Amino acid sequence: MRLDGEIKEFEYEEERESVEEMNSVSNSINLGFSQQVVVGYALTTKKKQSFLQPKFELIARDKGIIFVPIDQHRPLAEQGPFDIVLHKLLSNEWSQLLEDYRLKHPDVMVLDPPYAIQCVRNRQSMLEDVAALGLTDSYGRVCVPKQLVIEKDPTLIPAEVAKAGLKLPLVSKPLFVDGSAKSHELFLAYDNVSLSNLEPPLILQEFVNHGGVMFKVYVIGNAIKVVRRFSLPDVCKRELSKYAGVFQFPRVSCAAASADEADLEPGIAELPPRPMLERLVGELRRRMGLQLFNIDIIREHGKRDLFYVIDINYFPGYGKMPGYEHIFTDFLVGLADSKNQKQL
Ligand SMILES: O=P(O)(O)O[C@@H]1[C@@H](OP(=O)(O)O)[C@H](OP(=O)(O)O)[C@H](O)[C@H](OP(=O)(O)O)[C@H]1OP(=O)(O)O
Ligand SMILES: Nc1ncnc2c1ncn2[C@@H]1O[C@H](COP(=O)(O)OP(=O)(O)O)[C@@H](O)[C@H]1O
Ligand SMILES: [Mg+2]
Ligand SMILES: [Mg+2]
Repeated sequence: MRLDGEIKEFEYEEERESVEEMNSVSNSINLGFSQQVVVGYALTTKKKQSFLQPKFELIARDKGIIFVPIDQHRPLAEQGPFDIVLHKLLSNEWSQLLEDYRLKHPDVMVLDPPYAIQCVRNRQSMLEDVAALGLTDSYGRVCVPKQLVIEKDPTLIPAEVAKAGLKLPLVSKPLFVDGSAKSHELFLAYDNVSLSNLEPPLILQEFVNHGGVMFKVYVIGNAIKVVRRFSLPDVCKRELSKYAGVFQFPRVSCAAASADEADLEPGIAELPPRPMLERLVGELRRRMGLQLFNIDIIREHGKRDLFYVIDINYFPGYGKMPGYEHIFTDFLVGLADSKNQKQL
């Protein structure tokens, strides 16, 4: 099967990237650069490895950007000085330190502000802006699955599910996202009674059949890049009546294998319409105050225009986003330029 429009778009982007790469190297040789931008980073070792790849550092350096590690155990004001701070360390102490620093140093761009990130550390609040937005236009409709928060007593879950009218199967997700493996332990529940085996605090979300493919919409400021990933297969009525219990499932969507090259049914694989995504992302950036995030979106199987946002992640795995090195570099250059303009 050929997904003509989309595959061409990907090929075109790849071609353009290699040309840009050569241009950027020759620019640095011929022209040099006019400004130096110091980007402090506070990232876990794993994140540093996946994000600060040598190719990215080189491309950024060609544009005058240097990356400097932040020592989280030393006062931030004694380090740098930084133009921009990138961070993803999830302890509350760090968030507080960084928030204090941000308020005292308004000239430093902290990406993103710790207070704004709080909203995506809770799986209920992360989807509130999407629900409030209620995006419907000629390109499609974007909803969130029906869901319920269980704070404490697991024995009450079956009754609460019945009261809320949630339909099986349900996905159970830990309420809080703290970067731990446990916060990504998800379960699929086939019956009501077994739900009391789950461990609150959690959210229960209606499972939406989506043909086993999901879309990761990566956002870096104004830039949007969509990739396909494999996801959970559909659950049919027969399967639902045959099985009971809660089953943990693996982290299918963050597997390195992308579904972009797979031979998929067009109705399942077609990317969400670009104008709809641009509107969604624009609104979410404004409402959440975030520049660095991705959105997990699924299309209800058989409904071309009906989409669900199921997850939003702060500073996701950009290393897996094709072409992130140039896109992120351009983003940092743009931030530095806007800072310089303000200072003029
Ligand atoms: O490690 P990676 O590259 O798989 O990135 C993870 C993301 O994968 P993705 O880019 O969406 O495929 C991942 O996205 P998902 O939640 O799996 O959709 C998270 O953002 C994860 O961060 P955290 O554990 O929630 O703090 C991200 O983990 P960190 O790299 O931030 O530790
Ligand atoms: N409501 C849902 N309907 C169908 N599949 C879902 C739903 N919620 C999650 N999934 C599947 O589970 C995966 C992980 O869920 P997600 O909410 O993205 O958690 P995580 O933060 O661990 O990635 C998704 O990528 C998707 O494959
Ligand atoms: Mg996810
Ligand atoms: Mg997530």
